[in-house]
This record gives sequence, structure tokens and C-alpha cells, in this order.
Amino acid sequence: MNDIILQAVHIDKSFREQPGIPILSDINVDIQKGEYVSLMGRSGCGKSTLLYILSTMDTDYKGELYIDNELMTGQKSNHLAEVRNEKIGFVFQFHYLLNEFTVLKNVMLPALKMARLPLLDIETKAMEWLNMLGIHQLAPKYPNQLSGGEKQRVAIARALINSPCIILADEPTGNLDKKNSDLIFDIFQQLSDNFGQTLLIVTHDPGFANRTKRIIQMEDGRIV
Ligand SMILES: Nc1ncnc2c1ncn2[C@@H]1O[C@H](COP(=O)(O)OP(=O)(O)OP(=O)(O)O)[C@@H](O)[C@H]1O
Repeated sequence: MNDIILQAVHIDKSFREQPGIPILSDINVDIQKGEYVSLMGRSGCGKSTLLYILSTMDTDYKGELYIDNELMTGQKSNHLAEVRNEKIGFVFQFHYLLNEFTVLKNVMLPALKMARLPLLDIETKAMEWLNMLGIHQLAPKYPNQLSGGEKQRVAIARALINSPCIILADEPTGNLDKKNSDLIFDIFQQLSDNFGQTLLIVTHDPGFANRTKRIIQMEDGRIV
């Protein structure tokens, strides 16, 4: 056992529609527990494709992926779904909140799916994260009543509810103005500094990447 939370070993990927055209070539990545890492590179270099594989959602690749020292490659889809729900927190450019549920219920959902804690404890935990992110007053509202920045903070609370080993974020501020982007970056910084949260963030923003502790730079499907 070691402190590596996420490990990609010799990952290659090409899309079935374009066999023989490599999108990712010999990708090797180690993310240690508590690391705060950004993944940068020009548009089309393969960042989202890689993140999708690291998140276990894309299983069509060559090489090996380990999450929390467990080999994910070749595992059945229902086991991968369990690992994702328990160990990975996702934050995307678009928040994917469910409009028919309140903010509180949206944040609680991943924990309700796991069904490991009593309802009241899940609610308390959800409120704690909403509080920490400065949006506890939004708990009874519905996503379509919120601003873009507020929705993204709710999405971060939802990503945190199961105390994931790692947060994976794909352009989490891509849809936000500067003020809200700064706020989201401050939150990631706090999660890293105060909670030791492991984070891997795909970003175009060099200013943000420079605030992370390590930058992984990609070019044409390779890490450079
Ligand atoms: N389903 C697909 N079939 C074929 N090619 C694809 C598919 N999805 C993505 N690609 C190609 O794979 C390459 C990498 O795409 P990807 O979305 O990973 O890049 P990216 O670095 O995340 O770009 P951006 O910063 O613009 O989001 C691109 O050339 C893209 O056109």
C-alpha cells in the first residue's frame, strides 16, 4: 500500500470511429493523497478524454488505472459505479444539478445512494458543506433559482458529501465570470489547505494553474 490515490499506467486511447489515430499516448500519472494538481494544455490536446478515463467513466482504453490502490481496468460497470460514487467527487463545467430537487436534496443524493448513514446525519453533513461554502441559505431553493456561481458551489458541496478520495473537475469555472471563478478557485484552495482534499482540476486558466501545487501539461495526447 502507498499514498497514491490515483495512478494511470501507460494509458493509450483512440476512438473507435478513428482507429489508428491516437488521442492519448503512453499517459502515466500519479496523484498522491492530499495533492492539488492542475491539468493544462491547448484545446483538443486530450484533457477531457483523459479525465473521463481517470474518472472510470470511459473504460475503452489500453493500459491500467488504479484508484486508491485498486485496479479499475477490467472491472464490471456496477462496481465502477460504486467506486465512483464513494471515492470520486465530480465537478464539471456545467453543474448537472437536478432541477426537480432542492439544493439540499441535490447535495444529499450521492450519500443517499450509498445508504450508509442515517438520513439525519446525511442532512447534517450536507448542511455543513453548504455552510462551509457560504451558501447554507440556499438549501431550500431549487437550482433554477440560483446564479451560475451559486450552482457551481452547490455542485462542489455535492462532490464533497461522500468524503471522496479525490475531486476531479473539468473546467469548473469555464462558464463563470471572473469574480465567480476567483471564488471557486478560493474554495479549491481552502479544500486543499484546510481539509487536505486531493484535487485534480482541468483548466485553461494559467493564473489558476499557478496556484495549484503541481501542473501536468499535455500536448497532442501526451504529458510533456
Ligand atoms: N467521441 C469522439 N470521437 C472522435 N474523436 C473525439 C471524440 N471526442 C473527442 N475527440 C477528439 O479527441 C481530441 C481530444 O479531445 P478532448 O475533448 O479530450 O480535448 P480537450 O483538451 O479536453 O479540449 P478542450 O480544452 O477544448 O475541452 C480532439 O481532437 C477531439 O476532436
